[in-house]
Amino acid sequence: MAEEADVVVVGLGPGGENAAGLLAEAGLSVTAVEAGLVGGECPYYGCVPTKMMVRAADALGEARRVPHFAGRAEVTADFGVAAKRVREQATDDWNDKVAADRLTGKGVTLVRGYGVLTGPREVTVGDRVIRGRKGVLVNPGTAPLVPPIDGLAGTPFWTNRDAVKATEAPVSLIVLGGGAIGVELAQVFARFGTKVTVVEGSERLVAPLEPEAGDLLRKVFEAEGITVHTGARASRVGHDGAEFTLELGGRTVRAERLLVATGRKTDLERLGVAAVGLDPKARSIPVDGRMRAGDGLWAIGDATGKGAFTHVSMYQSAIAVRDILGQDGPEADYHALPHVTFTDPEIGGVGLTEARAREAGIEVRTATTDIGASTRGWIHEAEGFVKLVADGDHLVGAAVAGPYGGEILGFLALAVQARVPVETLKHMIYAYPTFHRAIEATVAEL
Ligand SMILES: Cc1cc2nc3c(=O)[nH]c(=O)nc-3n(C[C@H](O)[C@H](O)[C@H](O)COP(=O)(O)OP(=O)(O)OC[C@H]3O[C@@H](n4cnc5c(N)ncnc54)[C@H](O)[C@@H]3O)c2cc1C
Ligand SMILES: NC(=O)c1ccc[n+]([C@@H]2O[C@H](COP(=O)([O-])OP(=O)(O)OC[C@H]3O[C@@H](n4cnc5c(N)ncnc54)[C@H](O)[C@@H]3O)[C@@H](O)[C@H]2O)c1
Repeated sequence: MAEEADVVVVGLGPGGENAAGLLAEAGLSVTAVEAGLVGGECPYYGCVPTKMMVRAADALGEARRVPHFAGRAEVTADFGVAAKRVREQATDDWNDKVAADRLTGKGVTLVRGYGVLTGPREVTVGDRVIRGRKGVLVNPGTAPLVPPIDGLAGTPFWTNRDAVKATEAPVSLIVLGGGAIGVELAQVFARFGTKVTVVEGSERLVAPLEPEAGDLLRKVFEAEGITVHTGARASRVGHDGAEFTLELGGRTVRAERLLVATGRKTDLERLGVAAVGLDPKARSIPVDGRMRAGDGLWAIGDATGKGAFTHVSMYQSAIAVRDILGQDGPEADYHALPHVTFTDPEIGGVGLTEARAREAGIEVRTATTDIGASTRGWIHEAEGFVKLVADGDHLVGAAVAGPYGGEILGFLALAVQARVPVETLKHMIYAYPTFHRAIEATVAEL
């Protein structure tokens, strides 16, 4: 006999967990299915533990600036301190009891196991069949994508899930992939004393961002002793029980550990999307502005391909919940999607990059200024930039790199979101001497 609920939520990433709770609090009966940990990648293997590691690495970076600015400081890095915080404070030793109890406390029925779509409004978990009277909301997220490099499979390489469980910093580390995960963790381990080599296939680190960001990160990384190979493809990986070797054209790179950070994948075939008429070979689940993926089917999070960020998962979650509850509200709009890469300097971006805007046929004007040329930037001897991308009288994109770059981005995200006229940005008052005053100079440049 099939069980019934108003809504079945499959996958409890940040958005799924949020939606299940909100729907139950609104009075619906909700069954939530989770194969791993309630909360998904972000709290246990993603954003939260990695940002805790970044916090620790930033403290080391700042302490090492003392001789230049303020005298003498002796710094002895101990990765165990950061690892203990990750284990005890961030992840509860990778135990989701608190999150699960919070969810069931809201009235959600939690089913542990892997949910498969077996028909319209129907999910099967092992031998349990659960039907959603209103429908099914899927939030299956992503898993690390491991490239088919000769010799890699079967070696004890790390993904992000292993890196956040590390109890000590390795002596040496190859980071394969210079995207968001790769650059954040490369700098973390390097600041704890690991000899890090980043191998990135594209011509720049963080390639989808403004090219100025990748160039800056390379310069900063090399100054910190990180070796960066871009435009580099590994042809073979080996492991002799103690050390990894990575063949790069004619060169061999060696290290104690190898972190694979080459992107993410969604397994739609295993999720059973064919049973609801969707393409199991697709890379993402197509959704409309209300997160509908079919009749009685909603999809949210990384799997929708709109941006693999927790804030996207949460934003979409709120929209799906409104739609399921029959409430009005604006449809999803990603024109001012912000993102921050938590390196030092922090790199934030919102909306379109110059290249993306030009690809879209927009005749943009751009301006870039050096954050070090602002008074506060000069005081801090900061490296970074502000770049603005304008279409006519308003901004369609912006990027900022520098100390607290992600916080400065908030200002620019609002400007892009609300299509604030450039004239308004030009004639407002910017507090002196802040980093965000560099925006005023960049607006003037425009
Ligand atoms: C190292 C790292 C650092 C990151 N840092 C940031 C950051 O700083 N800021 C940011 O915004 N984003 C960051 N992200 C991205 C962020 O983690 C994801 O965008 C976020 O977790 C949202 O994902 P999601 O909601 O799609 O689901 P996920 O978090 O991927 O969770 C999906 C859940 O569904 C479960 N599941 C999947 N299929 C099924 C099924 N069929 N049945 C039952 N359960 C299932 C999985 O077990 C998992 O728990 C980071 C990611 C990584 C890997
Ligand atoms: N601060 C944040 O918001 C944050 C931090 C980490 C992750 N994330 C999210 O998680 C997603 C996944 O992160 P990611 O770093 O794994 O993916 P990514 O797509 O950001 O970067 C992967 C990189 O690996 C490179 N690559 C792929 N195959 C390669 C190969 N064989 N050899 C060399 N390089 C190769 C790609 O060119 C790319 O630059 C991100 O896109 C982002 O949405 C966000």
